[in-house]
Amino acid sequence: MLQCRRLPNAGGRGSFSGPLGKGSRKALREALLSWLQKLAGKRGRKVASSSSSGELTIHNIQQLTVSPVREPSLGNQRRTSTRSNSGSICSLRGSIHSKTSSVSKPSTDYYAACRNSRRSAIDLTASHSCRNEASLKEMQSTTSFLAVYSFFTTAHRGSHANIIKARHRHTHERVAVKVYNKEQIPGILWENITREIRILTMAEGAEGIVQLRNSYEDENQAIAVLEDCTGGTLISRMASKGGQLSEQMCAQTVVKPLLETLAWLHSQGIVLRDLKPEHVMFDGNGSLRLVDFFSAAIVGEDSLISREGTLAYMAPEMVHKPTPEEVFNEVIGHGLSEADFPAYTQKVDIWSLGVIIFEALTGRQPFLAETAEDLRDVQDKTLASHGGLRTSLDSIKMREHMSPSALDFLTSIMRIDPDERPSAKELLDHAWLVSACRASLLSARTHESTDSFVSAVSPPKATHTR
Ligand SMILES: Nc1ncnc2c1ncn2[C@@H]1O[C@H](COP(=O)(O)OP(=O)(O)OP(=O)(O)O)[C@@H](O)[C@H]1O
Repeated sequence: MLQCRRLPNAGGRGSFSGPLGKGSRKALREALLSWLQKLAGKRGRKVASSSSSGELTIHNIQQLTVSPVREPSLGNQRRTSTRSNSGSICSLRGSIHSKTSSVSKPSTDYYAACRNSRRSAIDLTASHSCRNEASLKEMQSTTSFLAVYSFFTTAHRGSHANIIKARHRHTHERVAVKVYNKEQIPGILWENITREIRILTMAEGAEGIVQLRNSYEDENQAIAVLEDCTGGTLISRMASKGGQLSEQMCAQTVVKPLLETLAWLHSQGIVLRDLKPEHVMFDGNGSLRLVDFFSAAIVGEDSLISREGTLAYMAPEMVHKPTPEEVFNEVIGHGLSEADFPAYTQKVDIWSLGVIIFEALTGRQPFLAETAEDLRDVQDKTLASHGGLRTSLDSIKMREHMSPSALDFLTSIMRIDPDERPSAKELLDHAWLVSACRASLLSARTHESTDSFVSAVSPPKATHTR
């Protein structure tokens, strides 16, 4: 039984200490420790510690109640454990408040920590790939990373990670290194790093997905060494073509490979949840590469109930979803389960794809709003108005430039009801895509790549290797 008792504490702060009880409570203790430490967030404050005798001490927490709940009898045994998605045998009740706002967010990390005893990115990488297992044996820490790569140049400072260009000391291969500084990432998002590395490992050899060369991890950083996508992002490609792409080029170099990649990801149960032009990149040959799986989810393992992604590309059914913190609060506040929340599906990626195609063809984003509430209004008004997307195209004077077939393709995607949106696989057979790709290939043969976007002249890629 997990017991907590309040200790007197200077400064009026709450502090709890107590034995974890007999037997094997190690996993629970470690999970709680890990979770609580991550709640301390950026400032490195220690919130919990564990002695060798198994005593757990929680510092700086004003109010914490951990109460055991009896599980239906398991023969003659009764045991306490943690709540997991698959069933509750112990519940965490009450609220956890901290003096500082940075640790005030309860976190779905709790679920993950208790469910998995969190596997590190390295563990996951090693278990999914012999290639990486071999590499990781010789270079597991960030120190060994520095021994292998050099010539670092910052390429992008993102919200979760920095992208650094580097060069392998021996092979001289140029790589893009994604460096997560864990101290700058709220604990609630640490699971995302592990998941991203895992998806990239699963996608080894898959067309259309940036290739993971290796990964490293220590307590402060996680590092993913990636293939360098020297062809830039879709944004830069559009800019180099005057802000928008021709239908043929868009179909052949963006839509077709993107749909093939999405079809494969979806067949693997992976939902991107943050598909946008900044995450659509190209390699040196002009072949499309998706980057950034930080917000991705795996169907069956992750719940598809919270809001993720970027507003302008967010599907209508995603817009009003609660944040992960709100989900957690609802669950503990109302005795709910995550299964009580309506889930969205992989169709959220199809919507984002539609927005990307609209933008690539017109140079404009169709649904712009400052807040989630406004966005939903904009989506409704745009699509409910007579002619739907046609009206939007009229308003930006683009309608005469778009073929009826392309408009039909887009209209089939931009549906408020996700069930009405076709799957990626179905969209691959759409007449617009088929004929635009054919025309693109024909014109490439006759004009020797006048519309040079390298892969526009390449034969269609083979489908995914797995
Ligand atoms: N493999 C790569 N090769 C070259 N550039 C890359 C690569 N991966 C990412 N980048 C560049 O870094 C940018 C951000 O990458 P990514 O989205 O993975 O990081 P992030 O920390 O999530 O950033 P953000 O918060 O801006 O989305 C990309 O838009 C691209 O410009």
